[in-house]
Amino acid sequence: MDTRQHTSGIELRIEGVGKRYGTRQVLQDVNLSVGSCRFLAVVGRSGSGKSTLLRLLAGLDRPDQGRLWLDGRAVGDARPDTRIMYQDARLLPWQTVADNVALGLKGRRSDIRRIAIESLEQVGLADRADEWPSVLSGGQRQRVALARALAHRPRLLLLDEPLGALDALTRIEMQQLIETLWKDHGFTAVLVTHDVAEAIALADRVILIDQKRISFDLDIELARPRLRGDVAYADLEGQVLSRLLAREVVPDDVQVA
Ligand SMILES: Nc1ncnc2c1ncn2[C@@H]1O[C@H](COP(=O)(O)OP(=O)(O)OP(=O)(O)O)[C@@H](O)[C@H]1O
Repeated sequence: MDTRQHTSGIELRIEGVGKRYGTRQVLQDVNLSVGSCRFLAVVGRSGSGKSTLLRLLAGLDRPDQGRLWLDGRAVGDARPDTRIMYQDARLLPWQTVADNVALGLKGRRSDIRRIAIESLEQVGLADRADEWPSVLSGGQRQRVALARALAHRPRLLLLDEPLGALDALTRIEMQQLIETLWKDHGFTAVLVTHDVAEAIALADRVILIDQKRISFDLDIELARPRLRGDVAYADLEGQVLSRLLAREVVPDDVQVA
């Protein structure tokens, strides 16, 4: 199996989705369609429900209202072609880097090892395959987490603030790596981020979640690779930021109406 082979991304559809935790309504009447191989970024204030939306897409949580479909199939249990990546790499410290990447893969040992090494090559860490996660830097651990996702040839990659803990330079390098892998592999990507510049750098569409709903939806039609100093880039960043900052935070923002 060639891990670099171009797969086709999953198509997402969300209709009338609502989610509450206890008496707290977090999402309400969320509607969204995302085409195959698109890159969607989700921004919003802290606590606005971005991770909740990602968990619903991953099948890790159920909506209280509405439905979600992946390629026309209702989201059920977690699917092998959907991978999720978090702010912390969540590597098993007692397994080597290669064994962490190979986790959950089935088949002959030699094939699994080959897939793990190929995936590590794609993130530039094949030479660290037999080391322990503890000797890697934070950025390198996130690369291993990416390799672990790639090893499963995902058709949908859900990224929950995966670069949030990295320094500014490593963060930009990781953004470039994610963009390259997205182009090479052809998966659909959904990125939750606090960083509007990051959303504009990577996504071809940015949505803003506010007051339980999608309050702003912007197509990003900039050529790639994108130049951060560019006037068009700054203009799009300004549009999203002004929407994000437009409203005062109300303490009981997310209580049930
Ligand atoms: N398992 C849970 N039980 C109870 N409340 C929850 C649970 N998960 C999330 N919430 C609440 O739902 C709201 C939205 O949380 P969520 O993590 O989706 O927000 P977010 O936009 O991703 O926030 P942040 O940007 O700070 O990570 C918050 O008020 C949070 O406290």
